[in-house]
Amino acid sequence: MDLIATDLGVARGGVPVLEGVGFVLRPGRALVLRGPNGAGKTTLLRTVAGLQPPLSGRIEGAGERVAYAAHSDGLKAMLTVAENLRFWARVFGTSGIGAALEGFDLTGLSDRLAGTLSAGQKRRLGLARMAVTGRPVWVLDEPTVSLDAGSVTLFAEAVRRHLAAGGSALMATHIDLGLAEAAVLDVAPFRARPGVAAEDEAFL
Ligand SMILES: Nc1ncnc2c1ncn2[C@@H]1O[C@H](COP(=O)(O)OP(=O)(O)OP(=O)(O)O)[C@@H](O)[C@H]1O
Repeated sequence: MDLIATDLGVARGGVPVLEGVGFVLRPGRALVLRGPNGAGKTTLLRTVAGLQPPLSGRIEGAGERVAYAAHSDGLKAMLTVAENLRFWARVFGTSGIGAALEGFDLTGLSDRLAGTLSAGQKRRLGLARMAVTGRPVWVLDEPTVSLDAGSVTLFAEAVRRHLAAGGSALMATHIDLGLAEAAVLDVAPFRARPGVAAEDEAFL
């Protein structure tokens, strides 16, 4: 099933940020949002993830199919790495955390309290959570923040495995993940372009 955004408008704090956004994300494909700070990438991702309603337009193929990872990792500090993953597996009705631990190089840290992890290790755990959700559409906001080069490679490999298994990924990132198969959507706030009528804008 495709994830389809049609003529989408999104707002933050009651202020319109983007409009006329359209894309089709097919199974097995990744789409990277690019754009300057404040362009509206996070707002667009939050809308696709269902955390806020669109101002206008339509999103199809999202809802329960989406697993969302934002800036804050949302980890439980007083649970171990393995307990965190088991918790999320239960929430999403899946089982088996071994592949997620291994895929993000967390096996050696599985008994550590999440609250004692370094920033990059926490980020790896937050991303490993995506792998236990069993959901086909990963929506990721700046997934590589705090990650070292080796961890960025692990992450790119995890995304590649997810795509190969028929999943898809929509993500905002400022760095090149080396995912040749990813398409890029340039995001520009319409307010930043005075003189151009909003209805003439195309964001694809
Ligand atoms: N809670 C908020 N209340 C009001 N305005 C907000 C809020 N959060 C963000 N904004 C504004 O909404 C606009 C879009 O922000 P958004 O976070 O979507 O941009 P972004 O493209 O993800 O930026 P970055 O690359 O810096 O993460 C910006 O002008 C920002 O200042």
